[in-house]
Amino acid sequence: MISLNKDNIYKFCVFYGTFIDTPKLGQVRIRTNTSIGVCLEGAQCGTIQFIKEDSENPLEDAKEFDSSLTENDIAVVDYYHQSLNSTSFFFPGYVDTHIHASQYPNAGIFGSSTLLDWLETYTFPLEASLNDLEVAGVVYQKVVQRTLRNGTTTATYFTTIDAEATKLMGRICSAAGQRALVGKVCMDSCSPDYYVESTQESLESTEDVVNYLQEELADPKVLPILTPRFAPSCSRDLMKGLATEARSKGQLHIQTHLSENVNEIEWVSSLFPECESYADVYDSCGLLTKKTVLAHCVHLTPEEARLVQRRGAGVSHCPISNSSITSGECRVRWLLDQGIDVGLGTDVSGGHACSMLATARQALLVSRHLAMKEPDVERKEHVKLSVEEALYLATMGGARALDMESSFGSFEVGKQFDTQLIDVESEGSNVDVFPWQRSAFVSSAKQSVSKTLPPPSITVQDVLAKWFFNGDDRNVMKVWVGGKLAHSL
Ligand SMILES: Nc1nc2[nH]cnc2c(=O)[nH]1
Ligand SMILES: [Zn+2]
Repeated sequence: MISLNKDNIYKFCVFYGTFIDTPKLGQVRIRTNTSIGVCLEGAQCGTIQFIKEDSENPLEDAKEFDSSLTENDIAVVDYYHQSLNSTSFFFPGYVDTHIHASQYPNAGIFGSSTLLDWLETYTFPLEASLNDLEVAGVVYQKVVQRTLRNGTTTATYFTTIDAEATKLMGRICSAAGQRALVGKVCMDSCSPDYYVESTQESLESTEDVVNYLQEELADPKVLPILTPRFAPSCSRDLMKGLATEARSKGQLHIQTHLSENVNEIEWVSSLFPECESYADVYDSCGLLTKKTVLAHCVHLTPEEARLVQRRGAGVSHCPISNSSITSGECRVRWLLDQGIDVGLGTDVSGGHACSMLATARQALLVSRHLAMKEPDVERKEHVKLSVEEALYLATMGGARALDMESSFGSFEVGKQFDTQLIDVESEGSNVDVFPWQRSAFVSSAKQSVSKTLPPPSITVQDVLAKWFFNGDDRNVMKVWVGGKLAHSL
């Protein structure tokens, strides 16, 4: 599939095959026999330079794009000829907008708890134990590998309150080649004695981690994100201090939880009686910005939704978590209709799966549950998310929620090549595609000569839907982040 020169060093790579992406909500774009050229050196390293549809010769496309390139400079990754006979395609890498790397050992362990007792019983003891760097290293390595093999090219991580373990997480993401926002958790209030910091410790260790990631690790793929855990864990001084830190560094990303569970919301209103709402607690501290991503937002009031929209903050919808710890059903269509950017989060280990495909499936199903409860017949249809929309949320929606849509989320010139190669019929695949169904996927040229096959009876969108509902990591053949291979089956 890959043509190699003798030293295996290239200036440029051309990827050739079928490219599918969801650049807009509800739109699926399918580009067959297409070549995408990616620069592999210098300031443009990892960036898509050209996209040529109806390409016949990807090598020639690259030479035409830059006549100074010789054949030895150019790698060709050719899945066009394979895709003629199978259902393989390039798809943008997933953007997981909310995952607690430190909680991965608890994935699946939540019993019948709900948020507040779940935190006390399962979560805080585990997170506290990751101040042992050896333990943290084992857990963080595993979660990065697991998310990569599930096709996640960008992940927005919570770690723990421990600064050194958080730096280690930054190094692990960098070495694995995953794009990541890495956040040291901040908590100075209402927390167990064994897992709490003073306001000053929290601010200082946050600054220490930010400086380390920006100046020492200095990997443009691994960024800091300021992480006040949620309002009950944070004093006003801490939240205000973090907002100041974010602004002083040219507006860093910020992540937190908002309006996940009804008992949590009541608790917040008793802790901050001077605020109009839970969202107002964050806003009054300066934490709601275009670079803020708010996990859950299940029970937002209309006023809170308007505030989130006005500030341009993004929402991370975490449907597996919301169902597992019975937090509620996030009204995603309602948020989208108001112009709020929504992405998806696995929220491990409130959510039990590292898989964004599984998370997208659950987002679709939760929307159907909301539809079943919707009395207005027209709105009933409207609140349902389609396969294409759920895939959008898992890719472009996440990029937009992070205010990073100019860098990734779809295939466009100027964006990073953050990509999965999906083979619906990989060895051991859980998706059974029958021969007449496969014929829907091959190019029209190939179809016209395949006289022995019955006429295609399903569309490419149908094949996508089969993969969406039945696929898993066995279909993720390869993952590239910024044009660099980060996972291969
Ligand atoms: N789902 C979830 N919600 C939270 N709210 C505060 N901390 C957490 C957490 O770790 N997970
Ligand atoms: Zn969370």
